[in-house]
Amino acid sequence: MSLKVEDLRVYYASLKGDVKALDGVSFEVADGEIMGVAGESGCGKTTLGKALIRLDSRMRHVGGKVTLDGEELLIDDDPAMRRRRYKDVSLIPQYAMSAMNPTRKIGRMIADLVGAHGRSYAELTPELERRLRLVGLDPEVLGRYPIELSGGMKQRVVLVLSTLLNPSLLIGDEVTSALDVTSQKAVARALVEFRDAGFVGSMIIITHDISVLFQVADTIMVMYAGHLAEKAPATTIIERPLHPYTQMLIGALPKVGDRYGEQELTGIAGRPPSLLDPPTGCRFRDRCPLASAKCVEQPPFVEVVPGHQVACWEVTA
Ligand SMILES: Nc1ncnc2c1ncn2[C@@H]1O[C@H](COP(=O)(O)OP(=O)(O)OP(=O)(O)O)[C@@H](O)[C@H]1O
Repeated sequence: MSLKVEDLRVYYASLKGDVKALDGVSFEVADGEIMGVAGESGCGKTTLGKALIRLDSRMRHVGGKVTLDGEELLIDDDPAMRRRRYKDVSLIPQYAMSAMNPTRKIGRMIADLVGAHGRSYAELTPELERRLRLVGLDPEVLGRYPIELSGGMKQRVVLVLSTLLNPSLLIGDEVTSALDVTSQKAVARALVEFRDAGFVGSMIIITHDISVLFQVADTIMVMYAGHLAEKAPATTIIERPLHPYTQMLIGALPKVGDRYGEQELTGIAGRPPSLLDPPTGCRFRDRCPLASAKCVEQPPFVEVVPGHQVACWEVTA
């Protein structure tokens, strides 16, 4: 078992009160599993990714436990996390490639990073160059400035540097979002190759773009308003989702093979509830075509068949 998250609650302090961004989230990611996380904007995807590596000053760990490779990740203990970040758990944050220091050559930047984790750049260089070649980059990029590389090249550099110490878990937040389709495919392929090569144990790939997950994910976990709605193998989520929200989310995607104009994309009517004062029970009930009186109680996230979990009374009752 690689990652186990039990009843995780992470809130943001705001002037209006606590924003309950993760409100009792439990799931597991197996060794070697690439899990995609999907859901509408604001459902807590980024908060989940960040909470597993670095709580920012506005985030509060209100409850729950995270275990990586059998050892607890003390997510609210910064010195303890410093020992595990990058080596055991590594994050490619949103906008990572735009955040690269423009005045530092790529090689220098990687040297600073590995040096800060007590490792020798010189010793790691042969492996670094090998991995750059694997993702289709000439090691001469190490002597270039970020501005000299395309977005797709930068994102592949970010992937190589964030996995150089072979972390157990890599979290990628919108790693392909700002790229054109060809670069997206190259990055998606590199993610799978790095897992297959054993450079990374397991991965959590966060995106609002489910089509990316078709290419990389073994499993998909769907979030809704700080809760989990469903987790299952990627093909099951795409072909036979059980949760009404997942069904609507998948139904809102263009179908492969359909020509533009042949189908009407409807989207999902309504908006998710405020996380400042979320309703009790199922948080999707106001938008759900199947909602019944029972939904005022929160449905448990239960396994309906092995490897397929869902939180919906209509499915599990
Ligand atoms: N610093 C903050 N202070 C207060 N609330 C925040 C803060 N950051 C995020 N939130 C709130 O927490 C909730 C979850 O946000 P989060 O960014 O995790 O969602 P997301 O699913 O990643 O969205 P997106 O796809 O837009 O990145 C949202 O309601 C958001 O408004």
